[in-house]
Amino acid sequence: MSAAAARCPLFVALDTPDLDRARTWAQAVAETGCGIKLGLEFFGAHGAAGVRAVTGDAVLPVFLDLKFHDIPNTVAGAVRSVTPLAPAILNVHAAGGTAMMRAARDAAEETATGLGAPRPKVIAVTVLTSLDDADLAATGVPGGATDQVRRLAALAVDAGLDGVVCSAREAPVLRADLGPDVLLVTPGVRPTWGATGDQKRVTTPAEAMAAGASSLVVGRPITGAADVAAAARRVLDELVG
Ligand SMILES: O=c1ccn([C@@H]2O[C@H](COP(=O)(O)O)[C@@H](O)[C@H]2O)c(=O)[nH]1
Repeated sequence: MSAAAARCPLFVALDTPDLDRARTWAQAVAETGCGIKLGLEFFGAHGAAGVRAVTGDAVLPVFLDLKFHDIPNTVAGAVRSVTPLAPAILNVHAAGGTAMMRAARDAAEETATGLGAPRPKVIAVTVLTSLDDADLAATGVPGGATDQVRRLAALAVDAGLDGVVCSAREAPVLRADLGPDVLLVTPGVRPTWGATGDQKRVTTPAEAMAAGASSLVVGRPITGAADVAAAARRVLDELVG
């Protein structure tokens, strides 16, 4: 069975302010059976209507990557506002703290229940994959990325979240800490033919899968290709090293 025929572990990041381009990319991704990730660039330009326009009637798993980071009341309200968009996954920043993460999860649960819909998985960003140990130290966090990711991931799970966003470099230690069921969603994935760009804690697709990632996020290496569906399939073909 091909990777795409099983549950596809890939979310393609559609980072563009252009609605038509996002729709074209989403159609290409839909051909592969994988999911899409819509983030701040797209949502800032088109909001909830844009999410609906891109997904249409397609059964396309959506990771809504808005990285909410505010006080609990505000984050709960934001989660209530986006849960009707039926994302498979939405996220907050773990650095917002336990009460905020609990508020996010409760808001997703209550809103989805009220709609008679499945609850979106709620996960927490630990340490952005664009940061390395030196960047963290400059923000006043000593001890390096792995320690900080472990600390924040444990908080997220204690708060009742479904998982975290991390680099696949931290996946083995998080699997050991938190077990097999926690979702580990990993951006910072680069096939050998993709430019690293601003990502610092990077793995290849095969390394991410072998490390225990649940889902991989890949953007520019796929959306920068002339044939987006072919590039997504190329990444899928590389999941097994
Ligand atoms: O730690 C994080 C959290 C989120 N992202 C997002 O993932 C994609 C990665 O895109 P690439 O083009 O493959 O670099 C992007 O939308 C980020 O906002 C992340 O990279 N790291």
